[in-house]
Amino acid sequence: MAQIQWFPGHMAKARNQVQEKLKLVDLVLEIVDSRVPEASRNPMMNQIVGQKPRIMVLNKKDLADPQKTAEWLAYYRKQGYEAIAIDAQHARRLQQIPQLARQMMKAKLEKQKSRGIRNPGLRAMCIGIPNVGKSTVLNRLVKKNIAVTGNRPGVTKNQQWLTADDTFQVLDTPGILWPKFEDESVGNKLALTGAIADTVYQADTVGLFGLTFFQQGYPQALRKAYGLNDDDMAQKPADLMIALSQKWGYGEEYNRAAERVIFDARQGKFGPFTLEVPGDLDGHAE
Ligand SMILES: Nc1nc2c(ncn2[C@@H]2O[C@H](COP(=O)(O)OP(=O)(O)OP(=O)(O)O)[C@@H](O)[C@H]2O)c(=O)[nH]1
Repeated sequence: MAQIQWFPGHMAKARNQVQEKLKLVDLVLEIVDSRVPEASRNPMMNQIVGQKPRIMVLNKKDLADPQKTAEWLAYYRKQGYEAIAIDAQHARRLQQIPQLARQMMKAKLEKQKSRGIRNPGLRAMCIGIPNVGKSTVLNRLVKKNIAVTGNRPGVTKNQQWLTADDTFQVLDTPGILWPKFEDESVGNKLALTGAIADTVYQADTVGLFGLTFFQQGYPQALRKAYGLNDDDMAQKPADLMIALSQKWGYGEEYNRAAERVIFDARQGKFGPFTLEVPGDLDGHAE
């Protein structure tokens, strides 16, 4: 996981790098984590990408609640994006992405054809915050690591392209942008899913956030994972954390119990989960 500390200078540099590369591509694959699709988006994505066609790629769908993933896909489509949910880790080839891109960019491809271009093609780049799976998507998208040097006029020399198929290429390096830090709940969500470095959050806060979330949102999963009874489940989250700490032999080192909850959530001990739904965004439009 990238351990980037995002100071304003780094953000400006990241933005410039992405915008430079955007000039080379026809479309953007915006990679997000299906468990936290909004919290794992860069806050300035719309300004940075502008009008460039975009596919929302909800990655890590194997870790997310399928019903909520379906809600998110519907939400993004309603916003006018193409959207797809994938599990890049376990899928060998992600052919749906080039197929979707071709459907979406049909007019452009036809225009190329009518201009006499024999092999009309599309070029894309992956963009996202650290740890959403950009590199995994890239690697699963392409056949082998065949790097092709950019040979379009005006294209940066030595720009490497990876070939997904005859008509679809991806830039070999993903664009990395910073996550949202605007409110505590976003920070907690990103920390719980592992998108931000362990050094920049308080485990006790994030662990309690997680325990509260699972107690309310996925009570059966929590009950089963930790062998809890009705009385345990009726406790306030902070009291439950204390009880768990004692049960696990950590005594008053509640911190360790909190760390264990975070670890278990990331490992999938509570099953697939999604920390936010489109309804949470009401009144928070970009
Ligand atoms: N379960 C699951 N894990 C995934 C999936 N895609 C990626 N991962 C895992 O998520 C972690 C981050 O993946 P990367 O591809 O390195 O993410 P990245 O966005 O390139 O990360 P940075 O290099 O930090 O910017 C790795 O441990 C991957 O194995 C997925 O679809 N499902």
